[in-house]
Amino acid sequence: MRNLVQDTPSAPSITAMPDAREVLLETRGLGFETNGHRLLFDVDLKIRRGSRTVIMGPNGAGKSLLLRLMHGLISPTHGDVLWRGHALNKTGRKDQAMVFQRPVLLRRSAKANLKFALGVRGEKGEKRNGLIQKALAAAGLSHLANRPARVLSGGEQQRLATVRALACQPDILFLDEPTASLDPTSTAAIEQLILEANANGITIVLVTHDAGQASRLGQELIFLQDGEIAETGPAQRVLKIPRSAPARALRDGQLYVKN
Ligand SMILES: Nc1ncnc2c1ncn2[C@@H]1O[C@H](COP(=O)(O)OP(=O)(O)OP(=O)(O)O)[C@@H](O)[C@H]1O
Repeated sequence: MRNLVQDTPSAPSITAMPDAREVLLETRGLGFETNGHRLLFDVDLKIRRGSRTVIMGPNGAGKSLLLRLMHGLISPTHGDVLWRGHALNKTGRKDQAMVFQRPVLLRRSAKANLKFALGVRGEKGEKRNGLIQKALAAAGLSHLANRPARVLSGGEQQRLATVRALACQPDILFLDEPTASLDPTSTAAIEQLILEANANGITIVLVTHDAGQASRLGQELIFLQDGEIAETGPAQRVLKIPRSAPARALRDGQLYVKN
């Protein structure tokens, strides 16, 4: 691990919550290389059950890549992703869900998108119908249940994608800039869904460029720069009093130039 600023410098890895709760996900020496280029280096972190972790950093820092590696969408070229202490596999991935910046929705109605996702989880009949109604209501989309998902507005689509992910009752929800193109009202609605999900025990890992959102949602913050963790710590501290030069540069709206 290089140039890492931590609140607890002696710790071998960051801990999303400083208590004894179960470590849901751990990365050890995680890295990714392609065509001779190393894009992610030596990422060691622990995400504890019930925590909310925010990942920040400039464009191209490797935030989405890290999220996709943690979710098993791509395989690391270096190191490991452990889920509940074991190598992440297909079974472990069923307990995880991810919401992307551009929602990936089926060419079906809003309701049918939920029906399909719940069907994959093995939900059927009345129970499934109940869960669909609940999810539509949570997203404020009950009146648009039969509208094709792909003609919904950006904010409506993102709310649908979020409740669809949550309807599957994942243990962890990864969100990659879920409100990047949304207005303040839609952003607030998504943040509310995230906080409610977390209050119900779902662990949150979120990538954002929005310091306000990081402050509202984050407990722990990971700051990435050039594929490396530059700094980790409690979100409020890292946002207000960053210790690493890259995080300071971002706070001050300056371009970070490596010496
Ligand atoms: N599967 C891949 N194969 C090759 N290169 C990749 C892959 N995934 C990411 N990259 C490259 O890795 C770098 C980091 O990409 P990533 O999308 O993780 O950045 P980011 O921090 O999320 O940036 P942004 O804030 O712009 O979304 C980029 O240069 C990108 O082109």
